[in-house]
Amino acid sequence: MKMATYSVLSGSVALITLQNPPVNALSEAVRTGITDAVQRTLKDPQVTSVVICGQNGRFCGGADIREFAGPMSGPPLVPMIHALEAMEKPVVAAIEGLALGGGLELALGCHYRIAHSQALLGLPEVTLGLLPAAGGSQRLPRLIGLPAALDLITTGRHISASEALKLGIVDQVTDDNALKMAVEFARSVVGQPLGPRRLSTRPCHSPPDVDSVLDQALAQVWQRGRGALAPVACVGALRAAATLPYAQGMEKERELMATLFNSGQARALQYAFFSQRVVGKWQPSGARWDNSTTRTIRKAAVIGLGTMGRGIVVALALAGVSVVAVESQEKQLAAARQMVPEMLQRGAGRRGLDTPPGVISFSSGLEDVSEVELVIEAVFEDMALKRRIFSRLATVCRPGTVLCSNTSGLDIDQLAEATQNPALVVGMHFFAPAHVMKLLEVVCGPRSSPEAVATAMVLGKRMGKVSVAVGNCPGFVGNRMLKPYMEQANFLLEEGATPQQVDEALEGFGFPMGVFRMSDLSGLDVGWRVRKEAGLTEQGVEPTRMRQGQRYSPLPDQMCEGGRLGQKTGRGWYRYDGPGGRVARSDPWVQNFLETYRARHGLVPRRIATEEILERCLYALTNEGFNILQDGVAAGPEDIDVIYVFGYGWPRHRGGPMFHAGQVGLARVLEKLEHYQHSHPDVPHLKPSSLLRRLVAAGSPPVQKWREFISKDRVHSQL
Ligand SMILES: CC/C=C\C/C=C/C(=O)SCCNC(=O)CCNC(=O)[C@H](O)C(C)(C)COP(=O)(O)OP(=O)(O)OC[C@H]1O[C@@H](n2cnc3c(N)ncnc32)[C@H](O)[C@@H]1OP(=O)(O)O
Repeated sequence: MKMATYSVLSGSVALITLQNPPVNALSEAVRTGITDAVQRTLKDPQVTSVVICGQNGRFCGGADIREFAGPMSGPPLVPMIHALEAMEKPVVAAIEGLALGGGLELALGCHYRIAHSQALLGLPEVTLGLLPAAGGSQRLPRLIGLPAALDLITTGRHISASEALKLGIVDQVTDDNALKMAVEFARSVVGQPLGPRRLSTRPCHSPPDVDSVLDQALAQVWQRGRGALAPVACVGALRAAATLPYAQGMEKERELMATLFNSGQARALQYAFFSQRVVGKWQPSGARWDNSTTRTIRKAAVIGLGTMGRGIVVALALAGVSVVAVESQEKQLAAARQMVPEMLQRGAGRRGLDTPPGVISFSSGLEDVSEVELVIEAVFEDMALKRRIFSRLATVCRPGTVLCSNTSGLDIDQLAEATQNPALVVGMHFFAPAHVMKLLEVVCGPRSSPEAVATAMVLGKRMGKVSVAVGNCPGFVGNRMLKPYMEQANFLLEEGATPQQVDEALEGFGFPMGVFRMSDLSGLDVGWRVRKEAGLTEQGVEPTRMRQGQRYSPLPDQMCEGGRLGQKTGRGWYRYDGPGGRVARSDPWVQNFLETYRARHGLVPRRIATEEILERCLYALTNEGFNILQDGVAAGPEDIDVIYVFGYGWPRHRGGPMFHAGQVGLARVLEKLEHYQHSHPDVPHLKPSSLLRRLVAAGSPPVQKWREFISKDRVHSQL
């Protein structure tokens, strides 16, 4: 039952308990319960103080985000919190577990706050495209000062109880029972003046250079936010707190919230929040998050200690897994021996740990992995080499060892064939740097067992990753969609665009880096190797700009042939100060190279508008997403969107490519794809996906309904 209960302890302390599992969100019923309880408290002369707590050791996770999708009903938060603050009996918040968003705002309306040492506090509204609009943007700076409030509100970060104590957000922290302590505390403060405890009546202590502090904060959120509106509005609300009386500040808070609340960005960010939870409930090919048995992994091995392998070793060790790190090349092994402990120490430091929890041993031979429970192979993208390793592992490892490959796109089933027990083989596709990036694609081969999939998913979560289960196909989800996106970018160069122009369009959309800057960073040879393996770089068989009857751009291959591999060689689509340089400058050589190329192929350059760059790159990518959904390689649009937000820099405030298509309008995306396909009939990726056509024909249902549509569609097509 969702509500807030009222009881009286020992005749004098009123206890209001929020009850809305799992996080006691402030739903309509809970707000109604609190409002009623406040009235009862006011009326009961025996009650001399009040304690507010949450059921099951969790104070409150904030406003009920699910209610944001519908019309607002029930008692609003602002007057409810005001009524608590205005009470003439001391009100104490007993903060156990978490006090986030509206939950912390509720606590700030209380006169005192007692927290358990393990509690997390924060105002994460900005991450949902909102601001703390239940008075939080006005009360917090009055409590802890403007600079600290700017930090907490514009980042939305969660802080520990001890940090909250240092900042002055909570009055006491305990390792014992916070509720019991809050009740004792409430009794002890009866009769003390409450005026100074009402944050709304306090002045906001701002630094003397308040304008420059606010302007600096604004510049920072612009730079960090890549077009996100909420952080800017948060600074606006804090400017109001610092410069206006409380009542006017509240009015500004309300106005800013109204603008944000109905923005596409808030909808996108709330969709992103729920998408992350949806993908946590994966259920591909018989495996299910809630009923698959998993193996607890205590000891694992990583084979291959290049950049990816080293990152994976560190991620495992930080998750408390002991690792055997194997590398056959002496030089690479020596480099890993030196680099891994340093990376580990830094990672442990970031997590506030003195020593990393997992133990690492290095080896040059596969025989040392015989005792591990799981292996992650992270060698070169070379199928023959990987198959040799898998076949060897199958004989070296004890029966039942889960065998994973960190391939970014090769066929998991072919690897599984090289072992005696294909059911134990899954893909674990990490993103570079593997100990930092949050995304993990867990690739389920047609023969992977539910247990092996579940083990990889749970291990990913333990490593702090957002694990997304995907099907087995070339490139899986992320890289399969990246191909048409990059292809369009290359075609645009052929037609007259410059790398800077394409990158600026994509960065203006919100990507941290455009496609060419990104390519320079990761190395042009990565894709070159894949194209070579696929036989695409061979010349002479077909016209230079055609492969297998389809348009092909050899531009990136020619760059690689000329030794321009990106940042590592100091030259790529841009030039850098030297090998390893990071500052990209436009390079006249590239301009000249493109002009010569166009002249050689009789291509007349034209001015290409930003709109066309974005539409061709983004809709080609999204179109492939529809094909992926149709093929069942991703379970739903949420999976694709989570992959793009966490692994490919898609701006979170735009939800993800599939959500974005829904916001643009599926009919418009279809129309644009048809238009571009008409002008480029030899580009297969511009041919609209038949799923997109069917969705449009069905009236373009909202993205949340696509899963259901696809499964009905699938049943229908099987009849
Ligand atoms: C006029 C005034 C208006 C507004 C002011 C106030 C605005 C707000 O308060 S906005 C909300 C601010 N709060 C948050 O952003 C917290 C969001 N939640 C989380 O970060 C996490 O869920 C958690 C840290 C609270 C708990 O994490 P964890 O233990 O890992 O659990 P899950 O994330 O899997 O969540 C479990 C379950 O709860 C649902 N849920 C969580 N928070 C909310 C919420 N605030 N409202 C509604 N539902 C929430 C979450 O979706 C999961 O549901 P399912 O099990 O169905 O997937």
